[in-house]
Amino acid sequence: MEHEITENPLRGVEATIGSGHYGVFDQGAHVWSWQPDGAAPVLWMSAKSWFADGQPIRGGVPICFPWFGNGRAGDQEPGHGFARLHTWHLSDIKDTLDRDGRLLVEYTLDNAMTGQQPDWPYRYEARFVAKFTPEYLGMTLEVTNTGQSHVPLDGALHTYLAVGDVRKVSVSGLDGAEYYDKVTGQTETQSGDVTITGETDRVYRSTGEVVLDDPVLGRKLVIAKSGSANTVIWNPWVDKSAAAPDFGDDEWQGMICIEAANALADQLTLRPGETHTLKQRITLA
Ligand SMILES: O=P(O)(O)OC[C@H]1O[C@@H](O)[C@H](O)[C@@H](O)[C@@H]1O
Repeated sequence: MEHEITENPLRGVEATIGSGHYGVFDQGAHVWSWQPDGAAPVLWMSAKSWFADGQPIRGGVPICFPWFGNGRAGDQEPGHGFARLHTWHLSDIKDTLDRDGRLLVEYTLDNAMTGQQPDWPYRYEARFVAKFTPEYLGMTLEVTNTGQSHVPLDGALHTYLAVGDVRKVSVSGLDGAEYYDKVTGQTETQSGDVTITGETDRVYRSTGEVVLDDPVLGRKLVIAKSGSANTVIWNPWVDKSAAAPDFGDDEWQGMICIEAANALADQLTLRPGETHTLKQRITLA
């Protein structure tokens, strides 16, 4: 049992472990598969995703960096930052699949690789580590300001999770949290568990873990994080998915995004030499 470098549909690292599977693409350092042996896929991927240079991948875990959405002021392009559209450098692989079913894949990105970025003209080094294990998927994004000026930083690990039926799931851990509702433009306070009954696009102020309860697949996922002021919950529902060319019309029923983010008013500022570390860990309970 050993990892492989695969090219189809994009270059990346893959491993098969019994009936399970791990996968990450070099483009965007994009984790797209975590399926422990004996379990159903945990990450959701759209059957309609583009797999092409410069196009975002729909599903898995897009890394939104160095901004979330269109940034704090809403005017930065491309949406969710440029890092997901670039090929990252595959800098390390630690393969202990035979011993303990673990695979660690490290990628790096910096300003020399991403070139002139008018909306973010800073010097940086980013390092992303995906740790695939039979028990959990761990993801760490470290960003260092290698220049002399202060650097504004937001972004997200934009995790798409596979669910049996999004209308039946609940997300606990956000009771009492304030959120900005991107659908209505209002700020609200969560009461009880989050359930999905229509288009949902919310930026919660929350640093804690959440639990996704999926009665249809009969499983719970614990989603823990650190270095993140916001949890984003997103489901496009009927009209948004029908309007998106890289989203199957009915695919919204089988997914929910639970993202570890720093966004909007919770944008960070990195001093020269400072590093910020954003982590998310998904555990099958
Ligand atoms: O289609 P994209 O750019 O991948 O973004 C998907 C969604 O990502 C979510 O994180 C945002 O809150 C939504 O507003 C957005 O629609």
